[in-house]
Amino acid sequence: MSAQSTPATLIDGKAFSVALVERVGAAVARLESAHGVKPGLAVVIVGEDPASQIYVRNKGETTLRAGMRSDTHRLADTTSQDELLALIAQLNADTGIHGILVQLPLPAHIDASVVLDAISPDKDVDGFHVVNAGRLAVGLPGLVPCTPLGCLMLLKDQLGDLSGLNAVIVGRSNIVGKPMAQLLLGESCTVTVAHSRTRDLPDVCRSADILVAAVGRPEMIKGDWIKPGATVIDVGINRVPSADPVKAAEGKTRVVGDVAFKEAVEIAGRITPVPGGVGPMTIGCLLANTYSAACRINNIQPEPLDA
Ligand SMILES: NC(=O)C1=CN([C@@H]2O[C@H](COP(=O)(O)OP(=O)(O)OC[C@H]3O[C@@H](n4cnc5c(N)ncnc54)[C@H](OP(=O)(O)O)[C@@H]3O)[C@@H](O)[C@H]2O)C=CC1
Ligand SMILES: Nc1nc(=O)c2c([nH]1)NC[C@@H]1CN(c3ccc(C(=O)N[C@@H](CCC(=O)O)C(=O)O)cc3)C=[N+]21
Repeated sequence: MSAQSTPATLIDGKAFSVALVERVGAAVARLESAHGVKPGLAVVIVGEDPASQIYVRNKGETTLRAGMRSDTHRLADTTSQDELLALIAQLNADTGIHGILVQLPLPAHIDASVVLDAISPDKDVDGFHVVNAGRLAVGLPGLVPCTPLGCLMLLKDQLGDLSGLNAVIVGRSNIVGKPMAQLLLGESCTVTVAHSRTRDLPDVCRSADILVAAVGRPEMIKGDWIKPGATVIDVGINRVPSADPVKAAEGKTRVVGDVAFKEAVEIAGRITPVPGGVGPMTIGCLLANTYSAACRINNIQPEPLDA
């Protein structure tokens, strides 16, 4: 397969997210002045996973930047499931809190599905509750998972109408792959969901006009798996040793995606970088979801947040 003459256009998720957070901030200011409602987001983190701590701190800072209330609940990794459920019950009842996010993964002694389904569906800004998953599946309005929602925003901004395009999603998790498939089906794409049992994955990927990689395997998707000119969305966030052997020996790491970026950028038409692509969009969409949850809970029509 021959490379394109020009490298792919980089899709700047970071810049898109900054603008989205500004629009959310402006809508939040108007919600507060017109209706006296200040959206509040509660983030719950159990245990000390360093990567999770970084995301949680970023979320808190960005939430404040958008003019919202931000509460972070840090619980020890010995916290029991009942103690966590008691905190969720308290947050469900708190009228100043409109969004609840329980950071994943949870320690092994806690059943994540029980915890996620204990969150009020109206405050489920992650969109992980079965009620919101069901609403998405049947095309009813509800809260949509942030990462796939952010990917869809980037795709529509880049490509406009997506109808009739072949979309291949690698990964079938409940938090990324499956809701991404539902959203793209909703845009009238022809959707294929690939996973670890898929046969001839490179060939399946080569059929994609839109390729979404959500696998969790560093740089697994190679340049020659990509149809020339395709749009590639790399969801992967993988921490690997630094490229510099001296720094690597000191334990320094870097973040790479699920796509072999250097090869892919020569073949794809457009591609999201890692970092600076999908990751920042997840946080932007979390704030957008918290704003819309605050409106919905108070029976107020939300302002559109589109670009
Ligand atoms: N940017 C962001 O905001 C976010 C990024 N992420 C990142 O996205 C990635 C995926 O996350 P998540 O969906 O939670 O991951 P999961 O581990 O839950 O799911 C991974 C999926 O990839 C599939 N898979 C694994 N290995 C292969 C393989 N060799 N070939 C084909 N398919 C394979 C699995 O298949 P099977 O089902 O058959 O096991 C599974 O469906 C991770 O890197 C994660 O860090 C996640 C959330 C947010
Ligand atoms: N309940 C729950 N909801 C989540 O949405 C959730 C979760 N649990 N657990 C972990 C994953 C991962 N995730 C990311 C969010 C932002 C970036 C992000 O901002 N990334 C930046 C910085 C990356 C870096 O340098 O570390 C970037 O890609 O540019 C990444 C990953 C949300 N997740």
